[in-house]
Amino acid sequence: MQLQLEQLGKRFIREWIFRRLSVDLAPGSRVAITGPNGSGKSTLLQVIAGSMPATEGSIRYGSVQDDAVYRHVVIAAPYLELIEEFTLTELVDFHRKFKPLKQGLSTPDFIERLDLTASRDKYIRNFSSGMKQRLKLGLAFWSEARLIILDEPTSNLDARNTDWYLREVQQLPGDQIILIGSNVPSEYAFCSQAIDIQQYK
Ligand SMILES: Nc1ncnc2c1ncn2[C@@H]1O[C@H](COP(=O)(O)OP(=O)(O)OP(=O)(O)O)[C@@H](O)[C@H]1O
Repeated sequence: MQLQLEQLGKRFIREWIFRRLSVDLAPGSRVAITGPNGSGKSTLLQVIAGSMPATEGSIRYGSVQDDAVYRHVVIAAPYLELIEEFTLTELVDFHRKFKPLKQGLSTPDFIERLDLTASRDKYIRNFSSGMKQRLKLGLAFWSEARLIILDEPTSNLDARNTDWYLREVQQLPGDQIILIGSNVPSEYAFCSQAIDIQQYK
């Protein structure tokens, strides 16, 4: 999928968070979205994910129609809540109704890959913050999607899980676009492109 942002802008009340952002990303692009705290990285990622409207400009997702974007885009971010009332198995089953997993992975196989089999019947509300983050990243890595958006991917992860993230993210198929919102250089060191949000004020 080709991702084209054209003259994209987002304003909250009277404050422009970014403006005149135009970029054309080919399939396989690995792009870091950088900038200090409060500069607008998460806002841009949510606009691209379709969960927040742009104020001006347009986004094209290749040949994907606007009403089908949600099936081709997956986002993992600390501020997006998992459904706490579900067990892990129920949550993965629910997720698969909207976004199939890669290679037809079954729910138990997905949970096994995440090394969470012992917690398959545990309620999400009882997961630790690191377990929740690992689950969000797993859903992003192993869902059928053409665009993967990861905001602050290693938040709440310990050293072992950070290594796991770095291994998995670099093994993602070459035709997926990956966008990483971060101000931790090690999270996006493998990216070949960067968008510095401060250039678009
Ligand atoms: N719903 C909203 N209404 C008003 N202002 C908002 C809203 N959401 C975000 N903002 C403002 O937009 C600006 C950018 O916030 P954003 O969360 O996108 O920054 P960020 O670069 O991701 O920051 P951080 O690195 O701290 O996560 C901030 O000034 C924030 O207060």
